[in-house]
Amino acid sequence: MFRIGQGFDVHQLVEGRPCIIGGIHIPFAKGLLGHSDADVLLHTIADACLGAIGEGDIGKHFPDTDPNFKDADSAKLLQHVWNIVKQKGYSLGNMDCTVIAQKPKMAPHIMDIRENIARILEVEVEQINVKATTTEKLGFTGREEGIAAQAVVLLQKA
Ligand SMILES: Nc1ccn([C@@H]2O[C@H](COP(=O)(O)O)[C@@H](O)[C@H]2O)c(=O)n1
Ligand SMILES: C[C@@]1(CO)OP(=O)(O)OP(=O)(O)OC[C@H]1O
Repeated sequence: MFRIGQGFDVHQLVEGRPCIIGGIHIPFAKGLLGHSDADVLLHTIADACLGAIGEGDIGKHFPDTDPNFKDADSAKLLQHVWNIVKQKGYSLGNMDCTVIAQKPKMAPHIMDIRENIARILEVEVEQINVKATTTEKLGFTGREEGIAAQAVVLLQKA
């Protein structure tokens, strides 16, 4: 049995915050703002996984009103989500993600990000694809006001 899920998330880019995408600290003058570490890519993947198993979204599991999740490490949030996926008997087929950012340049970090996601989910790096695109300077991403990310995951039950 197969289940598909998709995720989409946006975080604002501000000065004075670290830029953490896919669990990797990316050197950049601005960083992502959020209640947690604001890792837009790991949030998107968590949402896609929750969507695939019909378990709502990360706001339901980790409310941004809960002080326990203030400055939370999103890798830990994704690990928690992945445990729910595994408890339901699913494993990963593959996932495909897109980071939508005018800057920073993601290409030098893509392999580190793929390896980190594979480590969190305990899967092979070949099951994880991460892409990046600008929006050609258009819109909030183009103005470097924020970064968006999308993910599609395919889960399978043996
Ligand atoms: N933040 C980004 C955005 C894009 N890339 C890479 O550049 C290629 C071209 O981007 P376009 O938006 O002009 O299509 C894209 O395919 C990525 O490989 C990037 O590394 N970081
Ligand atoms: C992760 C949580 C919880 O700390 O906070 P944020 O970092 O603000 O992220 P968001 O994608 O807005 O929603 C999920 C939140 O509940």
